[in-house]
Amino acid sequence: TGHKWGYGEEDGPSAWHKSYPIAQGTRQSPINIVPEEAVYDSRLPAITINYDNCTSLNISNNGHSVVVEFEDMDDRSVIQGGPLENAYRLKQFHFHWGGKDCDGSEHTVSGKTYVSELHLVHWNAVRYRTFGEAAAAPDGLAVLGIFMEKGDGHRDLHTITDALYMVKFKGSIANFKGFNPKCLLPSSLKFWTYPGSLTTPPLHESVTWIVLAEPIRVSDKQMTKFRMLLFSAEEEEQRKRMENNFRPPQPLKGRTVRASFK
Ligand SMILES: Clc1ccc(Cc2nnn[n-]2)cc1
Ligand SMILES: [Zn+2]
Repeated sequence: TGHKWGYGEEDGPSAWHKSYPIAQGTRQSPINIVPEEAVYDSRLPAITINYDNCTSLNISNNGHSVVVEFEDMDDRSVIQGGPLENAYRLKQFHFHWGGKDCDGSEHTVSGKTYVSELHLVHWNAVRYRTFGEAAAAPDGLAVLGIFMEKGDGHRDLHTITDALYMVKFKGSIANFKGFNPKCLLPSSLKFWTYPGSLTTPPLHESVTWIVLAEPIRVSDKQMTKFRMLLFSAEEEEQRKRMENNFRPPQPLKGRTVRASFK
């Protein structure tokens, strides 16, 4: 059972290295993406996302984010192509956001932050038997990052923000079947890709990041609902709003960011 960590003064990103020394590793995430410095790679195939018979199971508050989990016993929902050599199976998606609109995303683009960032976490079920095994392997995970910017409400995000009241407290979980995250994708699948890590402890350097260049829009009202979630459990007397659950950009340490577009 991992050491307690969070996003506060004492237990936040600047303290994580004490329990998780890999925090100062050579392929940590997130990063600041500088489009002009990204290397356009014309040989990068397009990303293919097959979420058709997608099977969401539940929505839960794990004390760090709100997570929608999927049944991943077969290759029903997979991502492949782009930098990936195998098909990677969708395990869960979750979000990172700010307390105000001035920040919230984990990756930044030339220093620009977005109000939130959606992460769809996939694992290499071709090479590894379990998610846990994959999460500790250098080519074990692929996370699709989608920026969320302020705008008019996103129709399908509605389904999620309308369910958030069910998982207000840390440790709460609710039925959330039949949600297909295909509806959350932007129209363009242009992407940047680079070798990185989980952005929370255990910070394993096991993630091939695929960050989409086109953001989706989220409304003020929808962001307000994310910010009504709590880091704290129902029985805790100190109620802490769940916000600013993002890690700031980490050093590139010589890595190359590739772009699928000019
Ligand atoms: Cl299983 C797991 C562990 C950590 C995170 C946090 C994260 N890592 N990269 N993006 N988010 C998500 C899923
Ligand atoms: Zn994440």
